[in-house]
Amino acid sequence: MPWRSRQGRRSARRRRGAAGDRGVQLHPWSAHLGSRTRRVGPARTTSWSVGEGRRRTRENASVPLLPSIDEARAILLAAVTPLPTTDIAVTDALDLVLAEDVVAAHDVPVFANSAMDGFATRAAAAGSHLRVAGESRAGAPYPGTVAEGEAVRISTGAALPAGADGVLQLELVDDDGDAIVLGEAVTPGRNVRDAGSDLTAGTVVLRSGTRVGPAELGVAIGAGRAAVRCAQRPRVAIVTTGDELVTAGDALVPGQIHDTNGPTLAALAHRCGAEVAGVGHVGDDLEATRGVIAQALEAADLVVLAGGVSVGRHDHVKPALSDLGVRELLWRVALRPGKPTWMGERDGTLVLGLPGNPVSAYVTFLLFARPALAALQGGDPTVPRTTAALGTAVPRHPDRDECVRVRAAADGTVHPTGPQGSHVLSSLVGATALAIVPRGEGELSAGSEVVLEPV
Ligand SMILES: Nc1nc2c(c(=O)[nH]1)N[C@H]1C(S)=C(S)[C@@H](COP(=O)(O)OP(=O)(O)OC[C@H]3O[C@@H](n4cnc5c(N)ncnc54)[C@H](O)[C@@H]3O)O[C@H]1N2
Ligand code: MOO
Repeated sequence: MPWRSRQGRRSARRRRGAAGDRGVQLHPWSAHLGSRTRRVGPARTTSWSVGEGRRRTRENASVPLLPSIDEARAILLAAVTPLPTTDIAVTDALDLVLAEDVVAAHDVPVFANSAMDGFATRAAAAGSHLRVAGESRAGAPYPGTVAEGEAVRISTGAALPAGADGVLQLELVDDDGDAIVLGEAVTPGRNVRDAGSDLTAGTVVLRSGTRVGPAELGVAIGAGRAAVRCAQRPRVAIVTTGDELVTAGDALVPGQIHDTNGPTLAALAHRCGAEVAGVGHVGDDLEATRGVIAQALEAADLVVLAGGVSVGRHDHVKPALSDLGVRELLWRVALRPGKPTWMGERDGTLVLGLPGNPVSAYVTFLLFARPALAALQGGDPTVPRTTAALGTAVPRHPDRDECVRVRAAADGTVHPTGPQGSHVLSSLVGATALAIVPRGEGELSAGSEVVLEPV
């Protein structure tokens, strides 16, 4: 496996202290089970309340209440140790989170300049005849002072010459080369971009905690920066599991499918500002699974495993993690798709065992890996959620909150994109959000307000 070790980064993290040093409690989900376990009555089909929802069982068994999406997320986030910060070239900082305020070193624009190609003059009435005294070009300012009765040819972005009050654009000027006639009045400030009208020297232009997007990158450079202090880029190792998986483009023999989770999860990790340390695959074999996870743990700050976390005979991920000393934070969430999600931690490295169904893996990455990656970078893990009215009635799951792939219509209502099976990846295409449909009986009627998780 071509994964580089992140030994240096790990020791840097250890110097800063592990989760325990920050007084953070790791929460093995099993610790919650005592108080959250209900004994189900003797009848073969029994319904009982779980928070707002209901759960049915045909078993006379003790059934644990599973954590909700938000509870599971909180348990994971409590285990996050933010990565060390470092100075990074602004041009390499895309999608990283600032660990300092960026203060403008100077005004932007640095000098008053023209918003138009035209002529710079002192304030003058329409019809004024002016002598063209010279030119101010972008990068080559006019060296003199504009006197009464004079104009200076000027380019967009060129410095407003001393003595000039404003600019009249070419289209409004009668120009014979050496002299001009103004078609309209030049009033003070006309077509002038003042110094400091974008950024003012000495003011904070980007706050610590801001994610660097293309605009922030440009603003930091404009403010005079070549480097900014950010948390290190988190490294994510992705491992897909399953004998049935083959690489994109390979011919399929009966029983095989293409590995869509590996590349899809890698793309999601990139979008979260992570460096993908590697995308690996392992068959349904305990020893091999242990081996590849051991390498992934050395290479990454977050290990994302996909598949093999359910209860089948060939699901080796949980035993392998246990053998490797990865501490379980929780297994299973009251969520559809994504119920068998597993979370753990070892020496500050987070591990997510995502269910193998492609939509389950995608949805649980968004719900859990995305905020964890933000928190690793010292950023706000809160994903801005909005609400919308359902445009169509949606069936509810009795005991799991469901993330329904929806598309927003022009009137703002949201509609399921198509079939919602956890294998139907095509229903994510064109989805504008995940609508969180709370568990319950029957269906959630059209017009009901739902919370939207961005995709
Ligand atoms: N008896 C039970 N069976 C299952 C339960 C359960 O509670 N009891 N839960 C179901 C749910 S819900 C889910 S979700 C899946 C999760 O199972 P695993 O995480 O163990 O995933 P696999 O069995 O390995 O795969 C499930 C499904 O996804 C396909 N897959 C796996 N990896 C990939 C990949 N990289 N690219 C594309 N497709 C992939 C795989 O072929 C299976 O079809 O368990 C249910 N079963
Ligand atoms: O939870 Mo599974 O992800 O419903 O298909």
